[in-house]
Amino acid sequence: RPSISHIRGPRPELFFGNVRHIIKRSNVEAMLEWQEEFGSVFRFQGFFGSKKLIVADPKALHHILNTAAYEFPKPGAFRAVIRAISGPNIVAAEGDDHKKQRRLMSPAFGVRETKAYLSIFKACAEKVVMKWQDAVVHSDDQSTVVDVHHTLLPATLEALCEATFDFQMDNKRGDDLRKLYANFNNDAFPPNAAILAALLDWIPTCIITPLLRILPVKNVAFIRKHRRQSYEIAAEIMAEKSHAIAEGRESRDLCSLLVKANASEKVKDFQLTQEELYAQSSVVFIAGHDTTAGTLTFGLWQLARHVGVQTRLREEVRATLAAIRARGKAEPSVEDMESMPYLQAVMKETLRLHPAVAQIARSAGKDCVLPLSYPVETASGELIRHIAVPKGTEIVVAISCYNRNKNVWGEDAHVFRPDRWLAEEQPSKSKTSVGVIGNIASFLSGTRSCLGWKFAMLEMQSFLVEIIDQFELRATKEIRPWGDNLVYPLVDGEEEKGAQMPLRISPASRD
Ligand code: HEM
Repeated sequence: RPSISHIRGPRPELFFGNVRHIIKRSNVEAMLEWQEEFGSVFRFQGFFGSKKLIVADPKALHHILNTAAYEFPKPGAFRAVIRAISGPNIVAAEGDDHKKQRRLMSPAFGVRETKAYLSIFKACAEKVVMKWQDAVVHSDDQSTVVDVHHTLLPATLEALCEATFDFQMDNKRGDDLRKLYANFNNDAFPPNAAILAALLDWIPTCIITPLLRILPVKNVAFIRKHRRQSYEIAAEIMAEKSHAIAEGRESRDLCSLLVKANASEKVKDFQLTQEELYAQSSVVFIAGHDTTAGTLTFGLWQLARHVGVQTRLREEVRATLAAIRARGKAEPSVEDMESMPYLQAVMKETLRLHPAVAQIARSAGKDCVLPLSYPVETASGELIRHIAVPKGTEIVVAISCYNRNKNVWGEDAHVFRPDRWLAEEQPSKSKTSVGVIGNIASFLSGTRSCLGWKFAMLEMQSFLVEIIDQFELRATKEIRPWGDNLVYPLVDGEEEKGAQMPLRISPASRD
């Protein structure tokens, strides 16, 4: 069977492979261009000849993420970096360890729990609206430019903390968290961090953890600070929750459920340690707000660039809000959100084009054969439907490439077109299921799919409804999605300023 050495890929430079290209070009953009050239599976070369298989084919992804998920663990270096950021948490765990952590955390992300957060999401979205209304009032001509990413980050952090940790942010703890996450992506993974990541391929995993504890590099120092501070905050919250539970004061937030579940007799064989409990909170602080803020930011950007879509969405939202008021209700329910097909379509199209996590590293735990939905052409011109992958091969689950794979989504895969979701047939032409919603891979798929996807969907819908009802948005500058794993928006020519999304806002007319 043809193996990974037969697979085509971009021409590598001596020593540097393709690494310098992704640093110059932006990893997200480079990967999408290579997919156009080489197909849904191609080869990437790291430093000194190390090779990775980039995978964006539905059947291959289904095999890696669903059929044989635990046979494709995350590479040791990747897990060491996650542990350095947030400790021994669910995202860094493998095998039985992962199963037990997921089992304990899942109940906190059920439908009932998520629905209960709706009023928190609405209140946090209203604060964003008030902030922007204030900015507009103080502008000269009823319109002003705001960095929407800069406002949405603390707002989604607040929503997360209230919903999953049940604490308010108007105190020192809130200030500390806001400061820690003000520019998280850029602080932890600045554009040049790809060099360090490529070097890690060559360092034995057992050395990486001690190395990350001492390495005098700015972003690594921030990673250490994140773990320390997020642990301190998690420890405080967990102590408060344990105290409340002991006094019989029940609460259904993630933290209380986790503390309670972990103390239960039923789980005595797979109880989490104190550190593992802090580590779950630490990783949820990141996973639960940066992702939704980023997706919303890119969604607002697309609406700002597609005025027709924006107007149509506003009409649907306002008609629904009017119907809700006519029923004598003050705010939309989950069912009201679901009753807006265009809102759902805009959300899915945003998630498809702008996955907050562009790619995830895996490695083949044993020799295997990956099936393909769409044949790829080898270096010798042969069309193949299976690839033999030797044990130890590093595989990149290319979420952003799969979400724009023309075989799956059609020739206009790169175009923002929410209408594709309104057709009778599903827009995905692939019969293989990848992902938890609409065959989009943004929340991943299978055993390790995002636990917070329902939470995220409801939160993002709440924010969109409030914002689009009140404001008209227009794009101002050229934006480039940046990042290896977590994607953030950079303004072309202002990359050194870090993540930003300047949009012009003005009150939406009520005529
Ligand atoms: C648009 C928003 C979001 C996106 C695109 C997203 C995407 C993802 C992806 C791709 C993964 C897999 C990561 C990996 O295996 O390395 C993941 C895992 C996870 N996400 Fe999300 N996420 C979002 C929002 C959230 C929210 C709001 C929460 C919590 C409140 C959350 C909690 C988690 C957790 C706990 C995991 C680990 C699951 C596991 O390993 O079993 N996510 N998410």
